[in-house]
Amino acid sequence: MATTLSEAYRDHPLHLHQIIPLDFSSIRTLPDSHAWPHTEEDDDDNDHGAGSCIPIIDLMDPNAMELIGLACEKWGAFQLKNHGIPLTVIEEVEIEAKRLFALPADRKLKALRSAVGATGYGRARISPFFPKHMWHEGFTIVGSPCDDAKKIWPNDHPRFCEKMENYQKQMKVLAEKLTHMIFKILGIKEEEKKWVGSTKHSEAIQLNSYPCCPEPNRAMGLAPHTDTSLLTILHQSQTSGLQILKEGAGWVPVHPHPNTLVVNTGDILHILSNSRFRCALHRVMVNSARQRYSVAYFYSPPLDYVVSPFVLDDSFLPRFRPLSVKDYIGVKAKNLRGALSLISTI
Ligand SMILES: C=C1C[C@]23C[C@H]1CC[C@H]2[C@@]12CCC[C@@](C)(C(=O)O1)[C@H]2[C@@H]3C(=O)O
Ligand SMILES: O=C(O)CCC(=O)C(=O)O
Ligand SMILES: [Fe+2]
Repeated sequence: MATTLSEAYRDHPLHLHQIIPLDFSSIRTLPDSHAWPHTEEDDDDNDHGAGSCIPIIDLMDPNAMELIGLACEKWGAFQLKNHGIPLTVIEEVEIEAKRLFALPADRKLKALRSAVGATGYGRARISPFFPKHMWHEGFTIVGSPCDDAKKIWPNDHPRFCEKMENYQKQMKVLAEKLTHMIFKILGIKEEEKKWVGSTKHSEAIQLNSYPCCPEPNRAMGLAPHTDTSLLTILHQSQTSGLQILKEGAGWVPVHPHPNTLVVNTGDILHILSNSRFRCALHRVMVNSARQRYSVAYFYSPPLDYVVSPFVLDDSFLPRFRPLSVKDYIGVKAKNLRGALSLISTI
């Protein structure tokens, strides 16, 4: 069997209490376990003016490549329209995600992620790094979603599997297209990108649900993090909540636009680009009126690929030491926010 991300996470087990989400359907007040302290940066009002919005890029624009390069340098993220993914494919995945999260807690717990597992239902993997719990539940897919779906719907799983597999296939094509463009911007040589477009990449899908919250201002949907991926393609339902931290501007909202996907660069691209491209720190806030859903597709090189800044000329000074994707996942599993500085050479 091919090595998948599941193998990389096997060596970093979690405790069950770090995996089981709250049964949000029975909660009317915010428990202390889910009440987060207020920080000063939360007071900044950043929901103003076009100057502090992440760029929207049309993939059909003749200048798309250049615009993507600028967005990755400045923000580590952009919104993408005319991305070529049929609307129905995205809508169907959102319907399936809603169908899954609407189930009673005991049904969802049938597919609970195991202590050593990467796939299934549970809290965000980054949970143990934070003192409070998030107002969130997730479902992670690595490889086929069918084994976990069967546990939840013994007879009725094929629909879920089919929609997720189709989405994964379509996202892979888009991720490859974006990776080719990005590597071109970075001036990467052909032999260094042989894995792109093969079956040797790593990928995962994360379905996220943020239930309505009785006290949204004291809760946290998804705590601040960067993605471990090369790049992440995100579909968000028509409910705001996602924010990106921008130096000097604080937390900037990424409001949903119809037919638009959010693309953000992850740690691996940050390393490969020798810090030229940012990896955007992002988080999700919740609200009391509407449940929020999102679907993230994570695209990365194969687990044994050695991540090392691309050498561009003789005077090049790499800012990170080389290590495999698998080893980087290991470093990050132990030190969430410190992983990049731990492999820094400066
Ligand atoms: C392939 C991946 C990428 C993972 C881990 C594994 C499966 C689930 C992904 C997420 C999804 C939610 C945020 C995050 C930070 C988390 O807690 O789980 C992500 C993490 C990462 O980007 O590191
Ligand atoms: O729900 C969102 O908008 C973001 C989800 C996210 O950051 C993730 O799954 O890594
Ligand atoms: Fe993320």
